[in-house]
Amino acid sequence: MTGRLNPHLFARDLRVRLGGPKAGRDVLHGITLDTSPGWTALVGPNGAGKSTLLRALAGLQPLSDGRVRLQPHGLDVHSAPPAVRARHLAWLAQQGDISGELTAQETVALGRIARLGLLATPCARDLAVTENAMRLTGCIAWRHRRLHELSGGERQRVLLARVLATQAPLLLLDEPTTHLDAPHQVALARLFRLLAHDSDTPCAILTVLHDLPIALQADRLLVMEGGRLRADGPPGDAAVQQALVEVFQGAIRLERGPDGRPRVTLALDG
Ligand SMILES: Nc1ncnc2c1ncn2[C@@H]1O[C@H](COP(=O)(O)OP(=O)(O)OP(=O)(O)O)[C@@H](O)[C@H]1O
Repeated sequence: MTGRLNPHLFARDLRVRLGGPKAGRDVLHGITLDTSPGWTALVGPNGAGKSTLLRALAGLQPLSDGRVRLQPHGLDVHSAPPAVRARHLAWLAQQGDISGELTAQETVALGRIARLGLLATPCARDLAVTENAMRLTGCIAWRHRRLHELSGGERQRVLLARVLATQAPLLLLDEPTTHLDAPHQVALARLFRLLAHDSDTPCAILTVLHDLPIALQADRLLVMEGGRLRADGPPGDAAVQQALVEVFQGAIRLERGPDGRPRVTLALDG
């Protein structure tokens, strides 16, 4: 597909309160954020609100206040019909949300259906897109196996392929490296760079990540803590690095790698 518009999300003053009217607590405290082309990693400690923010950006988390608009159309993602939303953005859930009875290939094909609608008849091009998504995430070999027969990492790669099969220009991925071994984490970081920069139709990718070595490969880091954005900028930015060390309470150390990018280690001897 050529000439694809590159949509951005413009989120303004997002507030989310969870847990009911009496025992409720504020989880997002007024976040304002624009997505950008390239690969952005959203990081922060457990409970910071990363998944809630990602769901809010995807239009899947009801807001107490604020608004998320998809530009250049100005579409409000919370009121957009799911099929319209699916043409613009795809979301990978932190917990897989697919029946284990489907085969890997059927699961990936669901990504096409999300884009085309239930009544569409898949054509040769849809099959080619499905095949390519499985190739990119390395899951061709088990295409005919059911999800419940796969390991956690294999299943994760199938779910990622389903997201790629949508060909949405904006990918919102919640912990895509979960269950992946080191070679597949590295492969995924390369794939994100490829999709964001070196493809004919680049995607904007926003990933929630706990893997800081992978997150530091992104173009932009969003550091969250306590339902607020603490820092936003490239990984080499001094304010971003200071926020990282602070929100992870000194449990990490950052140093400059030979390529000039920051490198992270756990402060195990501290
Ligand atoms: N249904 C709920 N009711 C009340 N509080 C909730 C509910 N769901 C989540 N929370 C709280 O909202 C906060 C943010 O949760 P969220 O899952 O967005 O954090 P996170 O940064 O993605 O965490 P993690 O890194 O552990 O996945 C947490 O403190 C969590 O306990």
